[in-house]
Amino acid sequence: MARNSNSRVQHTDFLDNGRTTDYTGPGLFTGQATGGVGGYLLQRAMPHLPPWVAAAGIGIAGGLGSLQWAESAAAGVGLTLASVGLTGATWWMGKATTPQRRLHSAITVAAASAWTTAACLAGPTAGPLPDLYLMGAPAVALSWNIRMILRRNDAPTAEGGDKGLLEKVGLARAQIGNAKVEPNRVTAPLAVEAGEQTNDDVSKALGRIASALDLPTSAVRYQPDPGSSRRGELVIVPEDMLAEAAYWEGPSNLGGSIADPLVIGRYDDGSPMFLWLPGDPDAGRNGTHVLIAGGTGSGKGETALNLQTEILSRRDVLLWLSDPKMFQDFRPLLPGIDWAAEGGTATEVMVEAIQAVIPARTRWLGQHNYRQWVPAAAQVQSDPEHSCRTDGRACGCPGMPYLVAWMEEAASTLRNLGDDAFTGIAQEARSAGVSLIVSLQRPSYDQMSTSTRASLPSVIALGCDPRDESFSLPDTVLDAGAHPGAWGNRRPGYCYLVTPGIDETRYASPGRTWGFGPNAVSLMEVLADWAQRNGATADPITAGAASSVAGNAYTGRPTPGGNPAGHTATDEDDMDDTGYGPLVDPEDADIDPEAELPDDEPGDDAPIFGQETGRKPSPEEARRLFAQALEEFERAGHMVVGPKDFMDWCDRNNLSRPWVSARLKEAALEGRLEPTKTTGRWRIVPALTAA
Ligand SMILES: Nc1ncnc2c1ncn2[C@@H]1O[C@H](COP(=O)(O)OP(=O)(O)OP(=O)(O)O)[C@@H](O)[C@H]1O
Repeated sequence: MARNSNSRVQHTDFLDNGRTTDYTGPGLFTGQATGGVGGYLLQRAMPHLPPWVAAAGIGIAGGLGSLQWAESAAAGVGLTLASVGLTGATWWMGKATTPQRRLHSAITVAAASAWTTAACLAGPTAGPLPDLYLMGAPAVALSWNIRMILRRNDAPTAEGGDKGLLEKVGLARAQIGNAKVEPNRVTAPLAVEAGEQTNDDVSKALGRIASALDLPTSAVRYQPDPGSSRRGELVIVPEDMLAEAAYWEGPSNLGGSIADPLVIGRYDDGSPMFLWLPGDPDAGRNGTHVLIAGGTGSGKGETALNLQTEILSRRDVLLWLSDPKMFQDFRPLLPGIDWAAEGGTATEVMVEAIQAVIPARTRWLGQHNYRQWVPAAAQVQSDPEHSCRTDGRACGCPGMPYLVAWMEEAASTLRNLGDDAFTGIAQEARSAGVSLIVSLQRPSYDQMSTSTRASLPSVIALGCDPRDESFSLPDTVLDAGAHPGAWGNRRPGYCYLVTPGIDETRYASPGRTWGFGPNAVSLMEVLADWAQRNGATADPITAGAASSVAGNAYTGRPTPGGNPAGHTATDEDDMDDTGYGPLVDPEDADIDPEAELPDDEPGDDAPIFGQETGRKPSPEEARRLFAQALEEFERAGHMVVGPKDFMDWCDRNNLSRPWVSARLKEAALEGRLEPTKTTGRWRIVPALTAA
């Protein structure tokens, strides 16, 4: 809109929630120098002159017409037809406008054309024509002036305003009901024309509505009525209340249960963003798994901190975390985490352990008469209703905390695991009191298959590439106006939350997680310390099942003052202890682990480096060394192995990769190893720890 400071008036927009905004009318004199009182008055009068000019024009037309057609019968017919035609056309063309404007226009045209016809035929001064002109023309011109003044000074009626807006966005025939106006939110029932348009048409028009109102796309949403294909509610939130970051000030419910809602931020109306992980049989809500999806820089790391700090602040939950990024974001929280696995192999072990604990936990819950995990399951079992004894007395078994298994940057883990395996784990986990949380660096179908995506019912959808929106959010939520692609990484922490327990009308409402500024580190350390001292410890069933698979790799949460990291690491120190090196040395990153070693015939190898004996071990000796190697791996908690883990060992002992592959298969037949879901990877069956 061109700005003309001289013709600025103020008006109140119904959708502006009472805010007064500047309106700049179309200035006929834009750029023209008009000084003094005369200039000012002329300027104010100009918009009202056109009806008067038209009235004068009609008088002149009547006079000139009489010179040409006075007393002509043919002209009489022609002029009458033209007059009726013009009036009819005015009425017809006024269909789209308000009824008053239509009537006013038609009366004006009818009166003007009738007088002109009469003046042309009889002369403008004949009979009552001059009086009619002198009284009628100013009256009609004035009526238009009054109309214009009223339009400018009055706030547009809701109906008029809505109609104009709806017309602009292609929903001219839609009916809009009484709008409910709350602070920073207008909610209006809307119904599109029966048989002509559907709720889809409204969804498609949301961008245009936002544009017509000069608002961001995410400010306009539509919630279709589930019982109708043409009715719903239009929600407009004019001001972005999330623009100013708000920072984490500590957990929302320290010492509460994991069954209480976790608060991960706030919605754009200031209300808290709740997320429930366990199901609630009373509320008819299932437990859930969560996908945290967002592009680089969208605020995934801090969203994870929001969720992890909430989890760690609850008394009856264990957190297992796997992170390939050396716990870059989560280090202050490590002391409170029950099992933290860093890197590929440690994650493989954790995934194997999760698969083992799920059936064990489900069995325990069943034996104690729980259909799903509830907070009472985490207490000592003193209720005879939940006893595993057959004599009807309370069993006193230790309680089983809820378990959250978190896979950070999980794309490759999920790929290795395969769709069927992941879908199976996800399905069974819910009845075992286990929630999986998966975060993805790039939320897209090339990172995660459709069926794996479908196994994660909840999503925290942060800003992403517009092409990836349909990966993050269900179509219904996108249709309702959610648009994470509009944020990209320009709005860190902005997110949509789709999860059971939240009113579906909220799904398309943006929220923002709390920011974790530098001050948050010390607060997180205090929280981790609290969790270490007061948080749940693993129950014998979960710990037993995990150790039976992971051996030493699962130690449970470190005790206060004990190993501060308490995690399965593949860092240099651990490598030195084991003597087997890391999963992949940085300088070996390019080596294809599947490639053949130089030679595989015992006795033929020339030592490459560090070869003490310079000779090939005898077959018995080699087998003994191999068994020792497996034991060392187990001792170090390196519970999933494959030929590539033996490369250095092969070098040192003058043995080849195919020889190792053959021994691995042999060990699997002997029961020392178990195949995993990944080809060429074997899980060590713990022999050192009691299963
Ligand atoms: N809710 C929030 N409020 C304010 N600032 C935030 C919020 N979330 C994240 N940020 C800021 O945005 C930036 C990016 O956040 P973060 O590192 O969490 O993104 P990311 O998605 O994990 O990025 P990457 O994938 O590159 O690690 C950081 O500077 C962070 O402090």
